[in-house]
Amino acid sequence: MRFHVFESPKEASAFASNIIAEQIKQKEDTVLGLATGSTPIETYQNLAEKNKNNEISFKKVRTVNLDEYVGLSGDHDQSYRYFMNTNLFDHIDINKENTHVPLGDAEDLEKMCEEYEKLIQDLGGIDLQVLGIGNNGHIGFNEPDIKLYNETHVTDLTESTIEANKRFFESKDEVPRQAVTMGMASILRAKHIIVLAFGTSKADMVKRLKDAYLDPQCPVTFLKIHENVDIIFDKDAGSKL
Ligand SMILES: O=P(O)(O)OC[C@H]1O[C@](O)(CO)[C@@H](O)[C@@H]1O
Repeated sequence: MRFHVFESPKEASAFASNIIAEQIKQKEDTVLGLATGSTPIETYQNLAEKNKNNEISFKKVRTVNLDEYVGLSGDHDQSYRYFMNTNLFDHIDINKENTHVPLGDAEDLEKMCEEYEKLIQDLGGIDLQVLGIGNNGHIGFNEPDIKLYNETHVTDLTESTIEANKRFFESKDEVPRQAVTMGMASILRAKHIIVLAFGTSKADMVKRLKDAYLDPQCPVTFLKIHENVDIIFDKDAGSKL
C-alpha cells in the first residue's frame, strides 16, 4: 500500500487523474472501476479536460461502477447512473454502451447482481478501480458489519450512511434504505486500486489503513491485503497519521 499525501484536494486529484490517464494510454480498452461521491468529481473533471485536449481517448474504454441505490432509475437525479452521466460520461468521447452501473430498479435484483458480477468477469476484470471511503469506512456500499459479502449484492444502508447522504436529497426520508454494491472480492480482484480521501472527516479512516489487522467493521481495512493500492489524500485526511 503506497501513501501519497498532497497539500490540497486539487493536487491530489491531478495526481489521480494522471494515474488513470497513463493507464488508458497503456491500454486503450482499459476496464475502469468507477466511484461516485463528492471526492472523485475533480478527478473526473481533469479526465474530461485531458480528453478535450486529445491527450487521452475513451473510445474503447469500458467502465463498471461500484454501486447504485435500490429503487432509483437511471434518470433520477440522485441515482449514480445520473451522477456518472453528468459528472463524466456526458463530457468525454466514451461509447455509453460501454458504461455499466448496476440497475437499482431491476425487477429481479438478485439476477441483476449475478449478471453484473459475470459482466465484470466477461470484460476481463477491472484494470484500475477508483474508490472513495465512506465516513464509516465503507467501500462501494460494503457497510461495516460482522460479515462482508464477496460478490455484487443488495445491502441495507447503515444509519450513518443515510445520515451522511441525506445532504443530496430533499429530506432524510427520501434517502433509499438499500443499495446494490459490488462485493469485497469484486473490488479486491481489480488489478490496481486507487483510493481518494479528502478532508478531516476521512482522517480516522486513513489512519485505520495503518492498523496491523483487518476489521469487517471498517471494510476499507481489507485493502491492506491487496498488493497494488495507492492511497491518495490531502493533508487534512492525513492529519491523524
Ligand atoms: O466522496 P464522498 O461524498 O465523501 O463519499 C464517500 C463514499 O460514499 C459513497 O458516496 C456512498 O455513500 C461512496 O460511493 C463514496 O465512496
